[in-house]
Amino acid sequence: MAYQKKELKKDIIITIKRLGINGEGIGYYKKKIIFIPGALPDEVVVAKIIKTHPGYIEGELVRIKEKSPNRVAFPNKVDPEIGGLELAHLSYDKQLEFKKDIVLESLRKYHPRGYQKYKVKNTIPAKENWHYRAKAQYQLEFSKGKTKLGMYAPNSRRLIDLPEMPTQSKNTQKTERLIKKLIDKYHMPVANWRKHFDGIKTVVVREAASTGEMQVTFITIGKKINGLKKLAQEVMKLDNVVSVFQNETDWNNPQIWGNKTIKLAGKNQIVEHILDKKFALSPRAFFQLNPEQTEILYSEAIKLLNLAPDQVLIDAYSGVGTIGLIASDYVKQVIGIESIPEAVEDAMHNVKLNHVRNAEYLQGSVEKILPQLKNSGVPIDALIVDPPRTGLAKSLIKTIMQVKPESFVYISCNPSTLAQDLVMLSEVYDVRVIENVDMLPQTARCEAIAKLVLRKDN
Ligand SMILES: C[S@@+](CC[C@H](N)C(=O)[O-])C[C@H]1O[C@@H](n2cnc3c(N)ncnc32)[C@H](O)[C@@H]1O
Repeated sequence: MAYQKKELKKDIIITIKRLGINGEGIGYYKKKIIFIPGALPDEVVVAKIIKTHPGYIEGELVRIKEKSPNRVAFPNKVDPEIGGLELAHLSYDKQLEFKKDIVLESLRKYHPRGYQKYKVKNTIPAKENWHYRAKAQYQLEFSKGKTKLGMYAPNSRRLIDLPEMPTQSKNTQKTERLIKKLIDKYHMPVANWRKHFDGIKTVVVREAASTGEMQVTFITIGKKINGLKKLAQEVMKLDNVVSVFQNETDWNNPQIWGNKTIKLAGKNQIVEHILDKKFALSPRAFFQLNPEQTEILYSEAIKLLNLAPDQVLIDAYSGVGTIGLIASDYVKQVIGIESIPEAVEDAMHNVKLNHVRNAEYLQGSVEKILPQLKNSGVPIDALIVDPPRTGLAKSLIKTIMQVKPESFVYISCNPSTLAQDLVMLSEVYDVRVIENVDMLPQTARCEAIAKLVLRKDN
């Protein structure tokens, strides 16, 4: 049923039943599901209809009539519309429950074989709930005589300037603000998508928490940006900045990062320590945002793999080689597979940095390389997959089901794709346990580790 225009404007009263996958409150209006960001279960709220879709309604919270006892104060000095704080108004113990429930909900939705028997554990809490993010990736805008450096409001082109960001590490946040001042001081060209001006589009600051080293990357539209080298020299004078890069992109690229990265000043990489290993990181290489929780995530995953000294371990989606290098102490050989060439270079550098003798890293897609390894007779005894949010390709799942590695662990940052992938995998594997680690407090993001064991009938 199409809603009348006046119905879009009028206030409606909704009782919130539960939280959705993105942390929004969910209720019902005239039997149709309505999503209301900022509302909590058991609250009665006044909301407005923003947009109607065939299967659901988007609502906006106007006022809370009956408040949940689990509601906590949203951090002040921050625009409530900012992304990355979707659960900041919910008490931390309830955030942890939510993250477990999201996994259970995804399992119920896609119902892989035997899912009722999976042991889904309570979410392991983060030691620090605030100021944990080791990388800030802020967008830059210059309009009406003012520079803004921050994040876009979700699904919008409204850039929110971020003088404060309570989940961001204090050093990365401070460095972003100092860089903003330098951009103003040197009248740097700022990219403008409305007028298609070339210039700086994004400022990325990444910190290695253990060494304090910081790497700054200016993502630019266009190659020649007047004054960028001079700016890089000034940025190098900021506390702890040891490496400055430019990454080049163009207006046609929908991704934040472009393919070309050029060093402007300082070191090629910064070095982070996780457990007893060191990891050199170049700008484009993936690295977990919360270094303290990363130690827990990797320790738990390696424990669940239950490795043996005669095994060959495949570290699929290996990034800079983190999990495989930490696990290399427990197996005969590690083979990592990763698509981004710079990350593979970092991984090979990290092999040497850690004096590891039994690990190698291959560049390419897991979908292509795993079957090649299988066909060339490499014994795939143990497998860890840590894919992006999209999960595993069907062709890869088929290969895994043919190879049947004895030890198999799946790390997932998206419970929905995890549950979908388990539908196929559960034809061959039972899921013994799913552990959740809270990597990103105050957000709705979950990180789950599933341990799979070969079914007896295989
Ligand atoms: C979630 S990250 C995990 C990285 C690493 N395991 C870690 O913990 O730091 C996923 C990684 O997979 C890589 N990747 C994405 N799709 C891929 C594919 N089809 N084949 C190989 N690597 C891929 C990304 O570049 C990224 O480094």
